[in-house]
Amino acid sequence: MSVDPRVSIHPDSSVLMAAIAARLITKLVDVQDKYGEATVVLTGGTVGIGTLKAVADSPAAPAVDWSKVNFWWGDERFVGSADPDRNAGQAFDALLSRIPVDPDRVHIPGSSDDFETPEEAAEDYARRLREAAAAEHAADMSDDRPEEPAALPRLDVVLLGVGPDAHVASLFPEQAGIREKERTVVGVRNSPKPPPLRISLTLPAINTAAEVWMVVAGEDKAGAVGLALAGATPVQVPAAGPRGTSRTLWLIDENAASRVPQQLVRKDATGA
Ligand SMILES: O=C(O)[C@H](O)[C@@H](O)[C@H](O)[C@H](O)COP(=O)(O)O
Repeated sequence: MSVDPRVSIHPDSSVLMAAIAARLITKLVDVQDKYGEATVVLTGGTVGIGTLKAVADSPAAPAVDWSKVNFWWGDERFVGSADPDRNAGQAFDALLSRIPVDPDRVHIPGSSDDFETPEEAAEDYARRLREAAAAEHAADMSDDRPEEPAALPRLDVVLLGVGPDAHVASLFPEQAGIREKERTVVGVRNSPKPPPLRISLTLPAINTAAEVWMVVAGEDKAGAVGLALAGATPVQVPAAGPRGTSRTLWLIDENAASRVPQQLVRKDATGA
């Protein structure tokens, strides 16, 4: 299946976040129809968190069986669990505290309350991903079940914000995280954006997802978005790296779109 990125441009960030929320609700309902459950990987940032708030505010939110959604995070700040910098805390405030989630399906990366180092928290997160994959494998009764379980469960949608420096998750330009080829999760020690200690999924992990949605608003992202879509190399421009196995969608606002190569811009309103 084609994994060429598709770009859908929205007039401003509030329309963008409402549109991503609508897509996400529809996607989760569709995936639940097919598999009985759905798995989403969340992102922090204004667009990521604003989208979650838009999901909670949507009259269509109850169409999703939230008790059968598995939540993971693409990255997390390695600070105390109650620190306002935590992506998970922000996601709870915006959405997870407002819907009937199953706590056993909410997989928050470890904090500095529980681990000495981001590397230990990263290892723990990788172990939990492996366990989820093993449980999924054991429950798979299909004829095409692979012999061995994978390192990651099926990821239906990965949401990723993009920084002005083109970072995604906590994979920053030229740093070790974006160069990682083997591990699914890494500890990050020198994030140029505070806080410096973080945990992040790697590109090989992100790129197992069926769908990757890059969610971006603001003029300060236009350069990063343009370079990523023009085919820059991920080590320099991490946002160029993520690819879903069936779809890569760039859901962006007009301010972030000024340097998008014209041939990639869809002319219809939805980009669906
Ligand atoms: O961990 C972080 O530092 C942020 O979560 C970051 O990765 C964010 O997702 C992007 O910078 C996009 O942020 P905006 O959506 O606010 O532009």
